[in-house]
Amino acid sequence: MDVEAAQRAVTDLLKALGKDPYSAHLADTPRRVAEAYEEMLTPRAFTMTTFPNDEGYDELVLARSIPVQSLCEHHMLPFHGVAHVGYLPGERILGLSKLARVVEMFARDLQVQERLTKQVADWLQEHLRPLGVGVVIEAEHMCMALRGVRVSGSRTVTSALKGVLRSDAASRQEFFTLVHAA
Ligand SMILES: Nc1nc2c(ncn2[C@@H]2O[C@H](COP(=O)(O)OP(=O)(O)OP(=O)(O)O)[C@@H](O)[C@H]2O)c(=O)[nH]1
Ligand SMILES: [Zn+2]
Repeated sequence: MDVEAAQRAVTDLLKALGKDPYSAHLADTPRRVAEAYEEMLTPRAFTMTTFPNDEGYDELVLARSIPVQSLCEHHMLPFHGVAHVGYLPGERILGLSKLARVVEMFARDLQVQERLTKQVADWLQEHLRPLGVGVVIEAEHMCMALRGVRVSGSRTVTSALKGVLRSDAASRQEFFTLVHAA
């Protein structure tokens, strides 16, 4: 990422918007905006720690209400909400914090909610090889709230299911029941 080029572009954007980027109040704004985008678009590296499932745990593991912050790729405005990420273990179980880290890894990008949801599910299926994966994301999009249609408070819900959670009706039902449990 070229932060200096982004900074120059923000200066040009401010000018194009009829603002004076050299005024005392806006002098540091191009740098701040460029750094903010760099931060919001840079995922943190992490190690995917797994453990052998020696006890043969064979029920769902679900991390509910993981905060999600991302940027929509159409307007570069935030969308934010929560992700519920679960899996049915196979031979290995995953360090719990890693479910949130996987969400962050894909959220720190220009995104659409559908792709983000699917990327989290696909990544877990590929790297953990569990019997099934379920991901639900509920998010409010600022591009719908602050501009355009100006609908605030509406949350978009997306889901992605893999393996048994997709193919077996009872497992699928159990996943959604756990997601919605109070
Ligand atoms: N499917 C999907 N659409 C999104 C997401 N985030 C934003 N959008 C939509 O992307 C669409 C872009 O549509 P356009 O008609 O090109 O853009 P626009 O004129 O700014 O649209 P309005 O928001 O209706 O004013 C809008 O309907 C947005 O609500 C997302 O995560 N998934
Ligand atoms: Zn948008």
